[in-house]
Amino acid sequence: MALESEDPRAFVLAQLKGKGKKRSTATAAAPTPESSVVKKPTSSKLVVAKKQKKKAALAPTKVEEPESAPSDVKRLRQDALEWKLLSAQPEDFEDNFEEDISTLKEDGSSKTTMTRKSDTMTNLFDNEGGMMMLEEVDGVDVVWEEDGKGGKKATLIEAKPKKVKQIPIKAESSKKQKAASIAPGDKMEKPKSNKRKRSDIEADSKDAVKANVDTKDINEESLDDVEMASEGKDEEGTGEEEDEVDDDDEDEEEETATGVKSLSTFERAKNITFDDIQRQAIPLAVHGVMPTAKKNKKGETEADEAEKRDRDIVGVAETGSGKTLAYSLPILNWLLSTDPSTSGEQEQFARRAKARRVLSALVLCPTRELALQVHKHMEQIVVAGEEEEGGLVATEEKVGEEVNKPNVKGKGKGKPMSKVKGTVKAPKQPPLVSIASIVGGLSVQKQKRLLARGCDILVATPGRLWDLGKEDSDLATDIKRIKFLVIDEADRMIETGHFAELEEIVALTERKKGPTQATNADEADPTFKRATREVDLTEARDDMQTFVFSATLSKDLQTNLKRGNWRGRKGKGGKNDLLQRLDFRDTKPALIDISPEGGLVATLRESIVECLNTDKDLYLYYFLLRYPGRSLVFVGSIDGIRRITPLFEMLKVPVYPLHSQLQQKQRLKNLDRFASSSNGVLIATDVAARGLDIPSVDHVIHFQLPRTADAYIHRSGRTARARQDGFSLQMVSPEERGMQKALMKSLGRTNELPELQVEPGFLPKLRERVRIAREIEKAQHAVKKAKHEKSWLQETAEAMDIDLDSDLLSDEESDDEIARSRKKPKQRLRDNVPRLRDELDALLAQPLMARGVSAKYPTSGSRVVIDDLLSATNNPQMLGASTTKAHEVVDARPTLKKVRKFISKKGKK
Ligand SMILES: Nc1ncnc2c1ncn2[C@@H]1O[C@H](COP(=O)(O)OP(=O)(O)OP(=O)(O)O)[C@@H](O)[C@H]1O
Repeated sequence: MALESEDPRAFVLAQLKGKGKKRSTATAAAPTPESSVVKKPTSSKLVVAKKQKKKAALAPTKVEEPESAPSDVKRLRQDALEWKLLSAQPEDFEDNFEEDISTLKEDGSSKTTMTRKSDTMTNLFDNEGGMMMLEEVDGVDVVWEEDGKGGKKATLIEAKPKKVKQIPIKAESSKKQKAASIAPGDKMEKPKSNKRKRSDIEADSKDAVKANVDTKDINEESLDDVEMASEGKDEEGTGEEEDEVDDDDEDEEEETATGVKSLSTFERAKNITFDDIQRQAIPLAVHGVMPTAKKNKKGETEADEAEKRDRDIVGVAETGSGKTLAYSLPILNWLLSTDPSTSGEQEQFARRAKARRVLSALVLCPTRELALQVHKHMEQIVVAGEEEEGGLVATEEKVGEEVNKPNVKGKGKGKPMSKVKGTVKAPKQPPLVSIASIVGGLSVQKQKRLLARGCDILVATPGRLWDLGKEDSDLATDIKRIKFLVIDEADRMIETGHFAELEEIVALTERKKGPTQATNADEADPTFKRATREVDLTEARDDMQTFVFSATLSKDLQTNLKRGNWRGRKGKGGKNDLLQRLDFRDTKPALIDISPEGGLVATLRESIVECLNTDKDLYLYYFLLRYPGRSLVFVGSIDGIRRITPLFEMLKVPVYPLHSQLQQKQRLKNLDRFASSSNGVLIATDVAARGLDIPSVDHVIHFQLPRTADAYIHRSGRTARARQDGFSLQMVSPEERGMQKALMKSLGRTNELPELQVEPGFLPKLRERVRIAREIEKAQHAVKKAKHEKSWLQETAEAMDIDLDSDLLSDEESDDEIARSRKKPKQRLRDNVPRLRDELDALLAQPLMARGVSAKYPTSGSRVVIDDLLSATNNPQMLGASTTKAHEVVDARPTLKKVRKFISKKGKK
């Protein structure tokens, strides 16, 4: 039986389409021709296909049921009929089925039979213009049998209650994880060497089918439970919520929907096979069971019932391995499957529409961009249905069909109401899950409004959150009652500049030791007193779950983890000891440490270029031209970025700066531009080092080396994500050589990195371009600086109420000899700019050629390039350079060690 639960993508689907904990994940559609070849009867779940768009058009057919029919059977029949109605036009149905639904048998064994003429239901779906939505019918299995005439017979039978069992995960694609059983709370065994060979990884991905089996094996019970209880079809909302990210128009506050909108975009776009961290963390977080827990003879997991609780997790896994999903799915699962106050969908909507949402999860991130990204990522997971295809919700369209009448003046006939100007828009449905982000640098007022409205999940940076929390007792009370606390990039969060606020926020989630008491609030201020009392009297939840995730753990964290220094345990907490500050509800939180040795991802290739500090611009320029792609350049200082950005702009390289002194909106805009330009270059400080998930970053370049090994791991982790190839280049000046060696040592590396091959033929021309660009940049910088100084002088003079000498303010040549001598060089520089620009433009127009290549005679010369040109395997900007990618070049190069071995062998001969 081909359960959909075998397919990880279906798992994600199931999260969002399932109907709560009672449901099974087995939602196989009717068998395809291939699957129907099977001789033995096969069974699957009945899947009801629904298309919201067409729903209104198809008049429901009433079925007369015998009085005696059990109510369940009636429902089955109704469901089956609905299946017919919604998956096909009536004529399609007649064409494809010989019999309609047969008479019920009283004994209830075989209730409903249909015989298909056509082999596959997919035809029906196709006639409808694409797949719509599959909804599993509870309590029904479909048994498919050969009918002897080359057709198929489907029998709907009442499903037996599913026996819940746990099957341990196979160690197939998680070689790191030993098959040995690990009890909940135990530390996962760290792989001896996690530097997996590329062939292993490729084999893994080729074994996608096998891997799917693993997913089934994760833990059926857990996965069933992870199913999301989205009452999908009708519940998806287009409710809106403020989104701070995309805000080109400063005055206009654009509101974007955060609800379930287009689910399949996410899971279809990402061809998901759960990564190790997800395989391990999700079942633990949702059901408290390690996927590797021991099995008994009956195949059931021998987990201690008492230990089965939703676990607190400390998860350490390599960059780009999907930690966000690992903590997001359990949260979303909980939110979508838990609605204690209501039962029916409509009620749930009504409640959500009116009442202020109560915060359930708080995710703390160290940088603003990361927080906004996590927000977006979570939204994508929740997203359900494709509006364009009339998918799951298409609320507006549905509304349009219902009210598709001309308006009073007869205008807009035939158009959906929502699209007709001047008509009343249908009320928007609230989102199924409401996610908000609170980060610094964006409008405080807007964020206050968001908070007043309430949300289910709040993703925030600690600084701004604490600023707001200090004065907003509702927010503080909300934080006290959260069900989930997530600390992303945990080790960064405890570094200077973050910890104070983090500590305050985390303190709110602590359970009280003694009886709850109001503090001695300021008697003179009753409002303050009331608010403080409310916060004080609110008890933190006993069942709160804490998830701490990172790709690296600081030394302090590692030491405390080793010692088991959780809160309440023996051991001294360091100054920034996060583990001691967190009030884990678990006596022993589950530690999943699957970070590779040395911290770097196996699909990352590294290289080094040694050059003078003054030549770094040149080599960077060479690299960017030689290896086109999306490159992220890490620079040690903001001043450095301010110098490099205009320089490369002049060289016509699409560069975008990113650092903390840029306005937040500009930061986001630049990130966006970078992400959407396939040859874009982001010049950034370490503000971009952590967590940022920009699709297909081909290269990470360390223009200046980072100070710590962890920073190197995180920076380099912006490429080679989700098992993609990636390349990291260290630019090392002679002064940095010692630092580089120390860095490699702390990463546990003994081999020298392969040197980046530079084709010398290109360098002279590039050097000249860079020289002129630098001159222009210098001149412009001097002028800018002078302007800045002048305005500073002016402002200071105004503040001090002093009149400045007009010479000091004038741009013109002054008669004053001293002033003139001071201004002249700048003036000269400025005057030179147009000439230099012309010169640079002329150089930029000249082709770049490798040594021995003739642009005039591509078929001759010492290097013939005509074949490369014809087969388009030539670098478009450099004649004579191939289109080989940087990581491929490194792969092909022998390591220094091999070269030495080869030389010594030759020498012996
Ligand atoms: N199972 C999966 N299969 C394929 N892609 C996945 C899977 N899980 C997550 N992804 C994608 O992989 C990318 C990296 O995920 P994510 O940002 O969560 O990594 P991370 O582990 O948090 O990395 P970092 O340590 O750098 O923050 C994302 O684009 C995400 O959508």
